[in-house]
Amino acid sequence: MGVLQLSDPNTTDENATIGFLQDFVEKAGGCAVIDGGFATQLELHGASIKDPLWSALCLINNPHLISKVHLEYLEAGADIIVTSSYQATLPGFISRGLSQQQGEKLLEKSVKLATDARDLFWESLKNIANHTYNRALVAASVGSYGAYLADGSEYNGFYGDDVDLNKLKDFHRRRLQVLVESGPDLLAFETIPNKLETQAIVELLEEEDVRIPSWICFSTIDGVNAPSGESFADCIQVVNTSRRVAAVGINCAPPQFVHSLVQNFKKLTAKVIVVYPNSGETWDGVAKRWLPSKCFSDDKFNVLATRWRDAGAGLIGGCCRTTPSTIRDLSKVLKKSSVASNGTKDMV
Ligand SMILES: C[S+](C)CC[C@H](N)C(=O)O
Ligand SMILES: N[C@@H](CCS)C(=O)O
Ligand SMILES: [Zn+2]
Repeated sequence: MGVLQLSDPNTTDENATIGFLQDFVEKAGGCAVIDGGFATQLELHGASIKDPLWSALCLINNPHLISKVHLEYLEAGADIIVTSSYQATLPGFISRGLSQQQGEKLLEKSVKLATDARDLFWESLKNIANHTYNRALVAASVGSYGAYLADGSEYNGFYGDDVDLNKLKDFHRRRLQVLVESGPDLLAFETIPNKLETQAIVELLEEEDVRIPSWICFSTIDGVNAPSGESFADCIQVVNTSRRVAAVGINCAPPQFVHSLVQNFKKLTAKVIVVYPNSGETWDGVAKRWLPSKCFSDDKFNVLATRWRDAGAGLIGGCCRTTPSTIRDLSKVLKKSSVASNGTKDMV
């Protein structure tokens, strides 16, 4: 087994910042595996998250469950784990009576729980000969403004007439600073539903001189456009202007939309394509529950995933209601075929 050597993600050279993720994907055999649904896995372990803070409530009440879920996904073969900060925001915590300082500590904690789990898992593999795991990266989750609103608007993109570019930048700024200072390898912007928020993120990464690579993932309801109705061509044009965004794609949309979106995104950008759809169930933002619809078995999910990889996706995982079992199978399928295609087993 060779030693994984990647470009330095904290470099001052923006090309190398993007190169770090590209190297990682390449050394994973052309496609790296992201973890699966985080909040929904916390729920499977008994966490009660029907709350405006959703999974971020566990940062206060059940941090041990967060570590447990990270470890489950690492054992399942995830090359990248995503932190529990999707709906962890300073205004969200403050509205629950916490101070700014306590809120910032919780954001730091979300990164530390993930990096500690990654380091613990990696250490535990030291004496295991010929294992095929890679040392995982930690991506700090930055949920959309709509996620914070907790009204399902990350799936419709309508933030109201009073929300402009500066308001969105102000909303994201301090959380972004705290997360970056906490030492993740990447930033994962998730379920972005419109062009305005994309613009806010791209400007903020520049203004804050963020030196770790980011991915930006959109949600979609019709499988064609962003939830706001704006075209992905328009949204990705904004992403393409950024030297700090290494990957762009889709998360938390149904699996059946993903193949044509990967094909479309490949035409729109040279960045890495990242996809991690949900199980195919639909979120009822008012009742705060998942409605059964076209739910995919792990087998079906994996058949589709090889098509996404073959269409050019470089990062593939699962979102809500996918589980460690989905990721275990995904990892086997994607890594098995990468052995066949490039002759190397892993990048450890
Ligand atoms: C990705 S959705 C299922 C997350 C939860 C939503 N923001 C809510 O709070 O209702
Ligand atoms: N990373 C988040 C995304 C929710 S859409 C989670 O898996 O809970
Ligand atoms: Zn999701």
